[in-house]
Amino acid sequence: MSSIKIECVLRENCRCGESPVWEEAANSLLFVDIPAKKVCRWDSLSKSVQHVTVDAPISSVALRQGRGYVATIGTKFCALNWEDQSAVALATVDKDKKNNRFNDGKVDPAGRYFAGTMAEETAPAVLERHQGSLYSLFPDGHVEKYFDQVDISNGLDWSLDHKIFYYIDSLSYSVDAFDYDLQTGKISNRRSVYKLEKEEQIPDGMCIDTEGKLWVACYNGGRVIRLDPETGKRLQTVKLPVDKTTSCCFGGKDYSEMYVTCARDGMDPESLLKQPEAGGIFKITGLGVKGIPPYPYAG
Ligand SMILES: O=C(O)[C@H](O)[C@@H](O)[C@H](O)[C@H](O)CO
Ligand SMILES: [Zn+2]
Repeated sequence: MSSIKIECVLRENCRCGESPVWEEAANSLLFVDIPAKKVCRWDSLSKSVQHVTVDAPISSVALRQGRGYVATIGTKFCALNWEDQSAVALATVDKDKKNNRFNDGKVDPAGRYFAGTMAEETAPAVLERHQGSLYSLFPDGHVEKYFDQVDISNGLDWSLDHKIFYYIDSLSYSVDAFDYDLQTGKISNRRSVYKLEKEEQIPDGMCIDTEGKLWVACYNGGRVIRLDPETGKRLQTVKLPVDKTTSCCFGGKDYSEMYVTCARDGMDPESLLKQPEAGGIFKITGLGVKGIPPYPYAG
């Protein structure tokens, strides 16, 4: 057994940290603080952090082939230029839903940027239901819509053979799978591969490891869990010293470290005293399993 170590590497006090993405070329971790309208880049070597502030909630960030980044800001897919701190809209969704915003997003193995929407929350997990949809931005700049009726569009990733798309609508308390056609970007045959147990609370962000197992951050559950999507069994639970764990990704040397984001919003003063690292960035080492590099948006 490897020995697991959990460390808060950055006390960022994020209101809602999300969308951790490892940028290998810069030895850095990208992540967002959604309500703070902020995207951050933490340099793992110098331990310094840079921020870019945008004009609406920023819910995910991803690498872009060639230059810069892409991000979901408000209801827009945007190109993000770090140097001049500009965000340029590439496409807008949910134009008829003024209270909606994007939530989690990730790029597929063919370079399409997938992201879903949700109604804005009045408190964590309190919102008008069934308002969200799942979309993707293709490399040619057009947007496709997959389905609607989503509560809180969250974790997403693809199987190692690219034939399955995994997806979480948080308030379904389920991790779902679809057949995936990488050529066309089409999904079909939705089914559940894991139902969360009560103490695991709300499934949020997700990533896959090199063994094809899924890691899911459990909001209010203070943990990440490792699931076998083939058997539907939970293989491992790793608890963190904060309750509102929101998302996870692999990074660091050979993608052998796991980075976990979390939130402060919705915590009372007493819990904040008990969990002073809430809103920080956590690094987990010694898991004995690795992840895969993130795919860049190909447009
Ligand atoms: O980060 C997200 O995915 C949402 O934007 C958050 O608000 C919380 O995670 C959600 O409330 C818990 O389900
Ligand atoms: Zn999330």
